[in-house]
Amino acid sequence: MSQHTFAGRPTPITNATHTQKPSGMPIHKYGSYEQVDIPDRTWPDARVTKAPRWLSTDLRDGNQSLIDPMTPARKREMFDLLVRMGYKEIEVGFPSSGETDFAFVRSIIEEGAIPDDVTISVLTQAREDLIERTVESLVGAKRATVHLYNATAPTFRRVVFRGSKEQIKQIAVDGTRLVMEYAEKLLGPETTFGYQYSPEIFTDTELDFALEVCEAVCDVWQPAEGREIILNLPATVERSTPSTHADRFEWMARHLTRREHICISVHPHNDRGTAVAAAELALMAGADRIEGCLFGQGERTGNVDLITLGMNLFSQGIDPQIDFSQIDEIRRTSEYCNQMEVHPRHPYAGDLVYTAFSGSHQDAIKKGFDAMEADAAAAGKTVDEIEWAVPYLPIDPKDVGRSYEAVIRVNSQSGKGGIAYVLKNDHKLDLPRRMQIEFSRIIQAKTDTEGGEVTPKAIWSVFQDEYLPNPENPWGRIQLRSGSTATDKDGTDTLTVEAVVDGVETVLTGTGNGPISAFFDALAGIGVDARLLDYTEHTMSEGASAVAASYIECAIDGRVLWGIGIDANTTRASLKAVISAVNRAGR
Ligand SMILES: CC(=O)SCCNC(=O)CCNC(=O)[C@H](O)C(C)(C)COP(=O)(O)OP(=O)(O)OC[C@H]1O[C@@H](n2cnc3c(N)ncnc32)[C@H](O)[C@@H]1OP(=O)(O)O
Ligand SMILES: CC(C)C(=O)C(=O)O
Ligand SMILES: [Mg+2]
Repeated sequence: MSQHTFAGRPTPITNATHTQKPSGMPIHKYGSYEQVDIPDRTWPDARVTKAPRWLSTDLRDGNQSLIDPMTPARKREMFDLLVRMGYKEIEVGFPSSGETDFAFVRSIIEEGAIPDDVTISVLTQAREDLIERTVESLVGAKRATVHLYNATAPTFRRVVFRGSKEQIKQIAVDGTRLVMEYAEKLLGPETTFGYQYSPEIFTDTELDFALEVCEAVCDVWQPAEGREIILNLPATVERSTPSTHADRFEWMARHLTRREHICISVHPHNDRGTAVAAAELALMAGADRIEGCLFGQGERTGNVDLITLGMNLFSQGIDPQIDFSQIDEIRRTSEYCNQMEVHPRHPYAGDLVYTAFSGSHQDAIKKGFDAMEADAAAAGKTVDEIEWAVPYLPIDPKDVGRSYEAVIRVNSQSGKGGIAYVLKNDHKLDLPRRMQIEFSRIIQAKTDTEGGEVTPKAIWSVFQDEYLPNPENPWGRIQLRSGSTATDKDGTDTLTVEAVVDGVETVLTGTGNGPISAFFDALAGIGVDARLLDYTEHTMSEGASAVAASYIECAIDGRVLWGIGIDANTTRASLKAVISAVNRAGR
């Protein structure tokens, strides 16, 4: 193929002439993240085919990061929401942190707020007094898990615990033993009891040491048939790519003994903004369970977002086993409990995430909706029964309780498709393509002068004023009163129209081979030179009281203009359409 050149002008931009420069920022302060030596990794070929086990830590990791931690009422509201959504593992607090969390755990147990199939979980440091208080909070619970953590990463060993690897491992081992002892001492047979251990900042801990600590903890807990242990491997601070995170999970899953009795859990934070990807790749690498928060609440940049993860599965045809069908109620409750707003662009839940402002998006969406209807009709099915395929909309907004109203919003970036969509969706008017172009220029002139968004109400008001007799502000040379046609035996129509012309009651008559041509003939009598270019009509409603919309494109005194008429009688609708175009020509 011959290469096109600009023949010397203008000068093409090339990679060699790009102008990016070193930033001068202190990159010397940061090292690169260590890779995992696992050349035969299998996770890139794995497919996720079912939902993982989920744990919501909104009431613990989420809550501990809030400016104002939740009040008991807010905690309860969040707990009830999580239960309604279908979460079966819920971390409900850090009971040894103080009276608020302890009392909350007691309240949901004593008030019977925990369904029998929901397991609550509580977090504790590996300190005896804290462990005792933690287990005490669970007395009477039907299903409960104690979650114990201690940091294992080198900086923490050196800076926080000031201890050797052996001493750090011992903290985990002693903590596990103490949890077992206090559970035996304080909890009755009514409680089904589970245990979870987290080597904090797993992702900064040497892999062989993380494994050594986890194995030592398992030696104490003795996982076996009917006695699982949850090993939660947190990315307490996210520092690696999701692929390296996945490598670490594959490595652990391969090396842990008693793997079949271990639930491997992921706990990503979002410091690099890739927590969702990290969780998904860890699942591919063998993890069984994900811990996170609704809308990615949590320390700093947050825990991984459970809404996005669940909806990502849904959008691939995999049941997340969580009910997101009322996303706005979930969002409102989360905003109330956390006192923090969900971003308008938040995946699946933000105000703007199913909205297109730009012309080419709107055009494709409108065509997508039309194609869905046509495909469903051809298959003899409803639109809800066929596979979703609307450009720019990853899911059907209706599936999360949204209406189609906000899908298309109009501003200066919008084109004819969006405006046509609003008129079709809200007013059942299916404008012909050239009329869409004509009307979109009128709206564009408005957005260019006024800026901002044009609401569907404003679009309708401009449309009414432009094309339909506007009851609030009537204008134009001609207002139709009534009309009748008679057809003689050789097929010629004679039309008689009573109308107000230039403010005077007038009777117009004309003949032609149909009512429209007869009307043009009649209009010639009052000096209007009009010629029909195109005509379409459609019904706007079904049944005996159906209303028709007629669209007429005319050449009037050398200008091409569209008109529209709406009436229960199709002839009247077309006469109104001609008047609409003629009035516009004189405006
Ligand atoms: C990554 C995470 O999200 S971990 C969860 C973090 N969440 C929370 O901390 C919320 C609730 N926490 C609290 O309210 C308080 O920390 C309390 C009440 C539990 C404890 O408070 P304090 O007794 O004042 O201790 P503080 O929290 O300052 O902990 C520091 C001490 O605990 C030790 N420690 C910290 N974590 C652990 C652990 N997981 N296991 C054992 N010891 C630990 C530290 O080394 C330090 O010991 P030192 O005093 O000998 O140096
Ligand atoms: C307590 C642990 C699991 C934690 O929240 C973290 O490491 O991020
Ligand atoms: Mg965390």
